[in-house]
Amino acid sequence: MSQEELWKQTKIIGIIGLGDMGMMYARRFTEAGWKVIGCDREENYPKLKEEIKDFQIVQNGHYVSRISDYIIYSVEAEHIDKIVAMYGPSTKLNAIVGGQTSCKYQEIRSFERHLPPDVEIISVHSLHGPKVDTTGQPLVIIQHRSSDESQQFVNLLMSCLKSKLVYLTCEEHDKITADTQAVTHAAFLSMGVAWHASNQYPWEVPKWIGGIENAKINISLRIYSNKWHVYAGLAITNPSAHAQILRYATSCSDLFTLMIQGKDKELRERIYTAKQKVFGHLGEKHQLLLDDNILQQFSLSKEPPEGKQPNSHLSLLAIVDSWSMLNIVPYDHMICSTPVFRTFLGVTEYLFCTPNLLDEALDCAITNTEFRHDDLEFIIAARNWSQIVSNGDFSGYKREFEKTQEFFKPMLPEANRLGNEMAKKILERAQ
Ligand SMILES: NC(=O)C1=CN([C@@H]2O[C@H](COP(=O)(O)OP(=O)(O)OC[C@H]3O[C@@H](n4cnc5c(N)ncnc54)[C@H](OP(=O)(O)O)[C@@H]3O)[C@@H](O)[C@H]2O)C=CC1
Ligand SMILES: O=C(O)C(=O)Cc1ccc(O)cc1
Repeated sequence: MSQEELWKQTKIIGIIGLGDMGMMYARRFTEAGWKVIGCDREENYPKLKEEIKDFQIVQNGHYVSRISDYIIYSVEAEHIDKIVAMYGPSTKLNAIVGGQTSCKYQEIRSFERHLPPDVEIISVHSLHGPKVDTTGQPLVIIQHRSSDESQQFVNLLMSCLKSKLVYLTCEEHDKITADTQAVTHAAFLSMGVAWHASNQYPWEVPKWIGGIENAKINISLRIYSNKWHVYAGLAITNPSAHAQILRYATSCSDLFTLMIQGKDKELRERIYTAKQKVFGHLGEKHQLLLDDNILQQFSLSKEPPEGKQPNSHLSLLAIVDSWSMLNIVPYDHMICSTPVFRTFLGVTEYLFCTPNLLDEALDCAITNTEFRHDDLEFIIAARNWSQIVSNGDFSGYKREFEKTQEFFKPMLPEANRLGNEMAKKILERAQ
């Protein structure tokens, strides 16, 4: 019997938290022939027991912990400490424990604090949502406290997802994902709030028609179609994210100030310096992640595009400015890229590296006042998200997120569908 078959017969995989991600893992492991046992909150037990027939459901995390050889906590980041404190002491002797929360600082601290010393720690993080095809997507593995044999076991278990395994420390993971996730979400969340604040559905307004606008709209709505706690948790619990989101908000207001002061020369110098730092290393043969064809295909607008209008693209100028200020080269972060991040980098690269586009945006930023109101709302939103995150304000995050989510509700399913198709195309390019 092979090692794999032996492990499949003798090891039990436990999942605590059968929400979107936990359920996806439980199903995939079961389909691959592993024995899985799972639970959600105790009040959900009768319903889950009734619904789930392909793997075992138990009342709570104590029952999962005491018989499982590898336990994955797939719960809200905000509550991880409380939940590990509750079930951690019940962990089977010499078992391995990991988590799926999007920031590892808090999660690993909770494991260290509440797990018995014999228990090993190997954590995971799938860098995509629950409805995305796992094939080829990055899956971070953090071997924090374990033997190499346990690591081999986790590798084998995870191999059924066909993701791209990336091995990082907890600190490396959080530093990179602060950029690829937290700042990226702050930008798209701010776009949504700005459209809401000026009461416009962007796909209905001629000035938002055009390729780059399609990508911005689809991604922003895709984020608003998810659960608020996913984004709140990964930004608020990650200390690196606070400084990076603040830098982004500051870049937005610095650049806008140069625009309204008419400081053309300073604005161009600052942006071209940032361009050199972020994109300067790309050779002639570099193929852009996005092109006109991809960008035009994915529109929520029912009207055919009638030529694009120039836009200051403040949200994209500001991300390159903040990457430059923080000495971040985003291509180095591709190892931890999510579909949303790849799209953000894709549209930014398109703006900065397509001949003439950047100059058109800068001309518009200085001379055209049509976008000033939108840009102002965008800056207010970016600052507000930064403040909410720095204050660790989960309830403020929920309130702001759900207000804008409600505004976009009718269009979320269609935007999600288009966003998924677009993400698939971009992943093919990135690979
Ligand atoms: N969704 C995504 O795109 C991704 C999410 N993640 C991370 O994975 C984790 C799970 O996310 P996701 O599945 O989307 O979120 P969900 O809200 O869908 O799932 C979390 C589940 O945990 C349950 N839960 C809460 N407390 C307990 C408890 N004491 N015992 C057992 N179960 C409990 C929740 O129940 P209830 O709802 O009743 O509170 C819920 O069903 C989060 O930390 C998230 O940040 C990582 C990658 C991608
Ligand atoms: O692609 C994104 O950024 C998403 O929105 C999905 C997501 C959310 C949380 C994660 O920890 C990983 C992926």
